[in-house]
This record gives sequence, C-alpha cells and structure tokens, in this order.
Amino acid sequence: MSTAETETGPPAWRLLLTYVRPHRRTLLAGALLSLATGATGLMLPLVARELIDDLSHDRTIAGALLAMSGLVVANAALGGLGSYVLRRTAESVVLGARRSLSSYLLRLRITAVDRTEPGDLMARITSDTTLLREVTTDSLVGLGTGGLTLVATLVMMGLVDPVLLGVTLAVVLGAGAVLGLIVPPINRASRQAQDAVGVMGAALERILGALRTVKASGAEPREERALHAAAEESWRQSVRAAKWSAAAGNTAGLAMQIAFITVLAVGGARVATEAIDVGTLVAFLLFVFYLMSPIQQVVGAVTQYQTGKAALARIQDALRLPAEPPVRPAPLPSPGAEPAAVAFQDVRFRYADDLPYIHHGVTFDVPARGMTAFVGPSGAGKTTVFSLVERFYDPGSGEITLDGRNLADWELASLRAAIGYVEQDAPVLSGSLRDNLLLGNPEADDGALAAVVKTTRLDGLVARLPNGLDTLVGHRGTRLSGGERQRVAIARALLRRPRLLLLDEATSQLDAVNEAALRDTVADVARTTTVLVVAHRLSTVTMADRIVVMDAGRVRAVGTHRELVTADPLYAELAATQFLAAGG
Ligand SMILES: Nc1ncnc2c1ncn2[C@@H]1O[C@H](COP(=O)(O)OP(=O)(O)OP(=O)(O)O)[C@@H](O)[C@H]1O
Repeated sequence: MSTAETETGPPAWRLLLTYVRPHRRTLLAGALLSLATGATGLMLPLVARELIDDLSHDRTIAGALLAMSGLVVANAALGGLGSYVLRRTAESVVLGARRSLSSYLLRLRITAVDRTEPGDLMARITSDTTLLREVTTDSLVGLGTGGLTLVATLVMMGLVDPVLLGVTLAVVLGAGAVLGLIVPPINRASRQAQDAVGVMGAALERILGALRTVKASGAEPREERALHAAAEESWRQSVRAAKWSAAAGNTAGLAMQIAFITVLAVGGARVATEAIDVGTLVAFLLFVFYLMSPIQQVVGAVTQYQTGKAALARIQDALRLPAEPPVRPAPLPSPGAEPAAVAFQDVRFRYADDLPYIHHGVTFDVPARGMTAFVGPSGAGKTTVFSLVERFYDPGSGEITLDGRNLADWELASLRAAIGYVEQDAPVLSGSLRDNLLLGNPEADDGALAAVVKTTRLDGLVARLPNGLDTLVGHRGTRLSGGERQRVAIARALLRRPRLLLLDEATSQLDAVNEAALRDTVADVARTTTVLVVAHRLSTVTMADRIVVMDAGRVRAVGTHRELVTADPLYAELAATQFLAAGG
C-alpha cells in the first residue's frame, strides 16, 4: 500500500472519533478531572495575591496558607486521578482499534491479501494502533483541556491587567505563527517512519516464513541488510519527527520565557508609574507561569496528532482494502447430508485487471456424489477452479453453481460450510495437532476425531507423539513431515463432513502405503460426497468416475481414463508419463 492512498477518503480525525466515541463518557470524566486540576492551579495565584496583601496589611496569613495547601493537595490528587482515567481510556481506544482492525483483516478478500504484505498488515494492528494511545490522551484531551485552561488563564490575566495580557498575547501569537510552519513536516516524517516499520514487518515475515530456505541459500547477509535498512529508515524518519517536535516544544518554551521577561519589564514599569501594585504584577507573573502548562499541552497535542494522523492514515488504508461482508458462522452439514453438484458455465477469470486471463471460458458439469479428477499441465488453471468454488475470487463472466444455485446467491458462510478444502501445500497452523484438526469443526466429538485420525492413518503418529493429539506441531507444522501435514489437512477437511470435498493433491509427499490407504479413504468418501481432485498421480486418476482435462485455461476433454487415453492426445501423453512430468 502506498503513501499516496492516504490522500483520499475521510479525514483521519473522523476515524479517531469512531474509535473514541464508545469511550466518550470516561474521556469526558478524565477531561473534567484535568480541567479541575487546571482550575485548582489557576486559583493559586489569586490566593498568593491575597497572601501578599495580608502580609502588607499586617493581617494573619494562616487562612491564605491553609487555602494554598488545600489547593496544592487537591491539584495533585485530581491530577493523578485524571491522568489514570485518561490513560485507561486511551488504552481502551487502542483495544477498540485493534479489535475492529483485526476483525476486518480476517475478512479481507483474498484479492486484497494477494496485493499486500502480511508483515505490513501486522504492523498496522500492533504498532500503528499503539500510537492512538498518545493521540487520544495528548491530542484530544490535551487540545480540549489545554485549550480551555488556556482561555481561562487568559481571561483571568485580562481581569488582572489587560495591558500585560496584550503584551503576553503578542508574544504567544508570534510563537503560534512559527509553530504553523514547524508542524506539517512532523506528519510527513511520522508517516514515513511508520511505513518503514511496516516494511520491516514485511521483511521479517518473509524471512521467518522461509528461514530454512534463507539459510540454505546463504542469504542471511542480504536479508539482514534489507531488515537493517528498513529499521534505519524508521529511525531516520523518527529522528526527523523528533527534531521538529523538539523545535515545536522549544518554540513554545522560548515564547513563554520571552513573555515572562517582557511582562516583567512592562509590568515593572507599570508598578513604577503606580498603574498597578506589586501584588498584581506577582499574580500576573504567576499566571504567565501557569500559562506554560496549557500552552505546552496544546503544542504537544498538535505535534502528537501529526504522528497519530500518520498512524490513522495507515489504519485507514488497511480498512479500505476490499473485504467480505461480516458473516454469522453457518452450521456444518448434518451427517448424511446430500452431496453437492457443481457446474461451471463459460467461466472467464483473471486474478487482477492488469493480469492475463487464466480461464478462457471453462465449462464442466459435476453431478452430486462420485469423484472427478482435474488433470492438465502445470499452470492450466486447475487450482484456480477450486479458488473460484470457494469464492476466494469471483469470475469475470460466466456462471458457477453449487446445487444449481449461482455461488453469488449463496451466503458465503453457508457455501463454505458445505465444502472441505485441502490445499496443495497442506497448511498446518501452529498449536496442537488437536487444534489443527478441530479448526474446521470445533464441535466434533472425540469419537469423530478418533475415526478421522484412523482413516487418514494419523493414528500411528498420534500414538508416537509424547502428548498425543495435544502435541504442539510448531510454526506452520514444522515438527511434522510433509506427508503428515498432508494427512492432517485431509483429516481436518473430512471432520467437517463436507458435501463437497476439494482435494488439491500434493505432487509428492505420501509414501506408497499411505498413498494407497488415502486413496481408499477418498474413494470411500466419494460414495457419499462429491469429491473434486486436482490430480497429479495416475493412480488417483484411474479410480475417478470422470476426468476433466484442462489446458491453458480451457477444458479440452471430459471422460473416463479408458475413454480419454484413446480420445485425447494430451491426456494420453500425461498418462504415459504418469502425470509426473507435466504435473511437476
Ligand atoms: N493469486 C494469484 N495471483 C495471480 N496469478 C495467479 C495466482 N494464483 C495462480 N496464478 C496464476 O494462474 C495460473 C494458473 O494457476 P493454477 O494454480 O490454477 O494452475 P494449476 O493448473 O493448478 O497448476 P499446478 O498443476 O502447477 O498446481 C498460473 O499461471 C499462476 O501463475
């Protein structure tokens, strides 16, 4: 996702408000506590003036001292409570953003996933959302409470001495103009720093996902350089943002010092001409001192918002990726449910508008029950057939039906609930063997689990493992062999009691004994379920009820093994080479 994508769409603050809205009451409570803290601070100069007045008129100062002590204690207590409430709210905002973003990412369409780096998406959930914490407390509350305190302080100053207020305002407004120039680069640098964190996440994911290959290829130094480059870019941009933030903070600090000195000089002259008394000057100077905090707060809010805005823009980019509608989980087929029929009618499909067509009018008809094998050279578009049946993608034209009903008319969850899908590279997720098997049907009871473990010949493995089904299989199932992963994937799909089983056969991985056993299992399943197999083995194909021969995105022949060997030269050639040469 490029930085340019942030230029469109609603402003970042609107997204921030969406996350903040559920917490508006606690945020308001925190803001009120902050204001109360500010108010107790504001009252101090007035009491100080009383104290000086009492001293100069030989009155007792006990009352004033007591009031000052009370105000100091109240200031500390309210301040502490306020900052806790605000921090807690900010964490809740982060939680809300993480929840909604992670739910959204789970619903991403596969087309969107094809175009993005998982590592970068991960950074958006982990790192970018974290930045919302400061935006909520520092920016929203800072701007609100700091702004109000600022106005209240200025009003008090105006009441004490309008002339000195004019002097103060002149200095403050001058500083404001300078700040207007300093702030925009903070946003740019922050966005680039966060983008670099995303690049780093993507590079990390790429390396850790294939660490064995990286090591075997001796690619560590190059990959290390790529990682370091991304980390350094983030550092460089963060330092740039820090430089501008520091300049902004110090401009505010400098403005206050100048205001202090100017007020001292002008106020001193006014005391000399008896326009005001010393107590008024001291009170005004204290107000200038108290002005420091809200001004710093407002400046901090504005600079902090630039970082938050950059993070919000990255979150917004992720939320603009195409996603599937939210689904209610659909019930799995009940035992003995009717098998499904599948048909493709003149389907044309390409993975993206700028890519060539993969299917150029694919047509076939698979009746309910039985086994249909898809064969053809590598890249013919066989796996793509399965992706379309699962509605990972939608066809450009033509019609795909399940039970005679267009896939687009199915509720996505019900459609997928009817299907068991075994991918070619048989993904296994980290966690236990049991977690992996139950992934598609968490309700399955121990009996069903044991039965499926037996039919997929995983029982020997389970008996050997130290913790049986509860043994952890490692990241992507690295603690299992390729053949075991394949069998786990098949068991997982079978446990769903699918009405349609899509089996993308692995090109190798199963030994002869297990292969024969699984063939029997699949043949068994095909008696009660519709089974589609992308076949790479002649042994699978010969037992199929029908074979669909695909080549370059078209169906060139349909028939049984016996028919096709004589009727279709490509099939005859594939069969002669046992599918291995072409199926690769
Ligand atoms: N997500 C994707 N984005 C873009 N192109 C893709 C994508 N997936 C597959 N392709 C392309 O689509 C074509 C068909 O792929 P497909 O996986 O359907 O072939 P296949 O017949 O199953 O091949 P094999 O027998 O090697 O598994 C290939 O040329 C591939 O490069």
